[in-house]
Amino acid sequence: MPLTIKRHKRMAVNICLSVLIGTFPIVCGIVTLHSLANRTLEQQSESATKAAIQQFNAMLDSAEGATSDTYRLAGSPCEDVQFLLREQATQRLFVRTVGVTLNDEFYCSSLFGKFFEHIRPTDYVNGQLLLSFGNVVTPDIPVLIYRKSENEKGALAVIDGRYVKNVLQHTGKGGNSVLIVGPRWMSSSGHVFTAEHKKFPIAETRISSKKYFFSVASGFNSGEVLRHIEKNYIDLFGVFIFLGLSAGAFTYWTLGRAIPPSQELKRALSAGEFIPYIQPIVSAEDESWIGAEILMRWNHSSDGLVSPDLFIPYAEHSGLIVPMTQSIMMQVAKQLAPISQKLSKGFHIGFNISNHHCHDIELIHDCQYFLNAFPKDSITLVLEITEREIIEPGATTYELFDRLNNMGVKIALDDFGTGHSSLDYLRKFKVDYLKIDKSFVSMIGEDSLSTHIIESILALSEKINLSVVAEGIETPEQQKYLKERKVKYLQGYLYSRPLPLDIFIEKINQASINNQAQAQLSNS
Ligand SMILES: Nc1nc2c(ncn2[C@@H]2O[C@H](COP(=O)(O)O[C@H]3[C@@H](O)[C@H](n4cnc5c(=O)[nH]c(N)nc54)O[C@@H]3COP(=O)(O)O)[C@@H](O)[C@H]2O)c(=O)[nH]1
Repeated sequence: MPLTIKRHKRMAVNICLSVLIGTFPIVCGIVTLHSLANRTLEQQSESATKAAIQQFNAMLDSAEGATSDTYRLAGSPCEDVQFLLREQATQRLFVRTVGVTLNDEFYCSSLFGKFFEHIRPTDYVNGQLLLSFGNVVTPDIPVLIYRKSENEKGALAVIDGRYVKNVLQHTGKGGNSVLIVGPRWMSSSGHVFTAEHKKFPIAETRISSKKYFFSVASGFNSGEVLRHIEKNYIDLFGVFIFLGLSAGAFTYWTLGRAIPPSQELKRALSAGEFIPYIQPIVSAEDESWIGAEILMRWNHSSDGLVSPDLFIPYAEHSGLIVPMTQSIMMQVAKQLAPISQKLSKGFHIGFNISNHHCHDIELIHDCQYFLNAFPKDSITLVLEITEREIIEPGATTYELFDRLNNMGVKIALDDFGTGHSSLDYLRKFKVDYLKIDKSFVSMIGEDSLSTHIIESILALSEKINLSVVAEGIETPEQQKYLKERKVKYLQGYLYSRPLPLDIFIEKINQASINNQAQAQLSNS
């Protein structure tokens, strides 16, 4: 339904909504893939840590075995135990050197035989494990030393750091793992550091061995989540993009589809968007407000105030004009009844009634409801029938107009002279007023044909004793012309534009206050 010029605004709203809805699956996709990638990396990091712990435990089991078998030999001369130490170093997996200590003096090694080095048990975590930067044999290659002692006797088993490095490299699964022994830690590059190991930024898992005094930490560097998504879920991401684009396009298409006019009118009716405006009709004598015409407006939720020319034809076509008019009549009754005593006696309130309504006996009840809302005889209800739609009168129509007449409801023939059926109407129904169409009034002084038509309407109305209302008066010249020809009732922008009901009521209240003040002044 072509409503107003606010199409650009609506299109912008449609685009924004479509983009918003289209973005939703993409954002959901990113969040889902992000948490999926995080979860996978966490699992990888956990399994890498567990695998490393298992392997380090196995290495230290081997070292533990070597020291258990040899520490009792401590105190015996080196020549006597050297062979046994070598046997252990050769047979035990991962163990490179085995040695014995007495009173913390390392005096015999499988590699050198007689040897001398002082041992500080406090260097060992819990007196058991030391991650060393290197030793005499390989000063550049870190070693992991296991120590076993009982009283003054002790044994040491040295594990080559290259085994440790290997484990860290192979269990890492694309991430990083480190071995932490007390205050030192070894990276997968095989270097030993003394500073505290910083947490991995992504998916860090840190587990301590239940058998020995070390822990392993694994995790990933920053950016790994995105790299993981790019590597593993790029197809899935494509699916989310596709869903987003489809949702956006579908939304745009759905919003852009024209809603059937009747559906839109029904929605507006139940939302109470049809509201009455009111245009005063003045007496030619003193220009006082002796009546008013009710004009419907659509207070559209997004388009603002819509002119009736844009929706009345659809409303008439769909038959919805009847409930719409009923709604307007109820609103006017509700708002004007409380101030009826401030209106001039018998104030005329005119409603435009369409063809549909003239075939519906319901109109009687609508008018009765309206009249009942006001004190008896305080107002005059006028139904304006337009020539735009031709009324084909049937039995119901005649009965309807008879009953309306008996109820005191007046009939005005609107847009008189513009259609072909005006005279026909005059013959068939009891008409009370003729309304000269504004198209003739606007031509006063400019077009001789229009003024001839006005003269003819006035002559006719005089003959058949009908009151005339001239509408569309905009200039003092038009007013003067009509007053000179004894037109009794005048309507047009010259007096007032159609007003919202509350403004009209405000003006009536103000006029009533002014009148009272005037009366008091003249009494005093
Ligand atoms: N069936 C129904 N029809 C209705 C209802 N409410 C309005 N209408 C019809 O819609 C047409 C347009 O109405 P609107 O835009 O409200 O225009 C009215 C006046 O605003 C306008 N007018 C009044 N004075 C002047 C003026 O000095 N100059 C000027 N250019 N226009 C003026 O005229 C319209 C009143 O026309 P009419 O009803 O013929 O007296 C219009 O055809 C309405 O009838 C409704 O509730 N039901």
